[in-house]
Amino acid sequence: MITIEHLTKRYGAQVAVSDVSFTCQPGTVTGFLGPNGAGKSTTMRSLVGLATATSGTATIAGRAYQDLPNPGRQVGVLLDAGAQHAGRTGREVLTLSAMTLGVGRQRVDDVLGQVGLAGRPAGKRLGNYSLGMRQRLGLATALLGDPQVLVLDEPANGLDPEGIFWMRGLLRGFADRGGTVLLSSHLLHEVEAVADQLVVISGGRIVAQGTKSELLADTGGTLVRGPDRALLAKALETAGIGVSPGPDDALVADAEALAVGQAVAAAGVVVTELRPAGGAGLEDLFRSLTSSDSGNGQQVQEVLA
Ligand SMILES: Nc1ncnc2c1ncn2[C@@H]1O[C@H](COP(=O)(O)OP(=O)(O)OP(=O)(O)O)[C@@H](O)[C@H]1O
Repeated sequence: MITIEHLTKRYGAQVAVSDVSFTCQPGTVTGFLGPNGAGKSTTMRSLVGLATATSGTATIAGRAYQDLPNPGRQVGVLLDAGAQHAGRTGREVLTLSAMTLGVGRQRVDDVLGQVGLAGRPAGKRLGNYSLGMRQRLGLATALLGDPQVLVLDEPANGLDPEGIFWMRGLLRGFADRGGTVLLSSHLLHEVEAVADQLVVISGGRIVAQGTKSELLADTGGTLVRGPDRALLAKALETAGIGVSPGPDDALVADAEALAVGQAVAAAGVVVTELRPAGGAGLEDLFRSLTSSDSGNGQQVQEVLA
């Protein structure tokens, strides 16, 4: 489990992260979202002992990273996939890491296979790796110690669509086996597809957090459409459900889909479409929370709480 409590990090007068608190539970993937400079990397670097918190704490299984015995066996970290020696091969990088961690050579082959770098790619020098291959190697390094926790900063950066799909499966499988994943990404659709929990940060402050279903819950009523719009409206109003005009001759009913379905069924009215009216998804949520005129982050969080 990852626990961030009232974490603040200042660089001189620059406040990178301000009073950030959230937890990541075993068995879940947490998507950590925010615009450039929001404080994602600083939070993750504080969590793995690469930045010293000005105040507050960031712990893994109740301990600071540097206090964990052999932390690489407990936490897999991918912060900057480019930060490797260009003259080494992928296999050499992993073999050196395996020696440092005290894991067997077999594990090197295991993770090379797991990330799709087995065979010839493993023998190539990193200078000849594509960005996507470097990301795969970074993931292999993170997985090497068979950790229970993964902290990944932009792991999908540079992966092609097939690679992104593959990574989604890898992270989902890791969490489903009881692992804890904290994942930052700019790829909102990707995060939406894989994360159970979302934490949105902007200007160093958390502006929203919760399960994906909580944050993306549709509060915009139910869109309903049928061949006889007037009859449909009457059926809903008779059932005490308010209606307003929707797009393209549809109606937006001020009730959940189940209540709308029950009302039209009771009235014997034909419908051709019935679905949540909003469904704007993560992109709209992200924009509304992180745009510079979104106002006070605390207020936004309270609205969503
Ligand atoms: N070593 C540092 N010295 C001074 N300021 C820093 C340092 N590291 C980060 N910052 C500042 O802290 C703020 C948060 O940066 P951070 O890298 O954590 O954001 P981020 O959300 O990871 O951004 P990105 O999506 O661009 O990677 C930024 O304003 C950044 O300029």
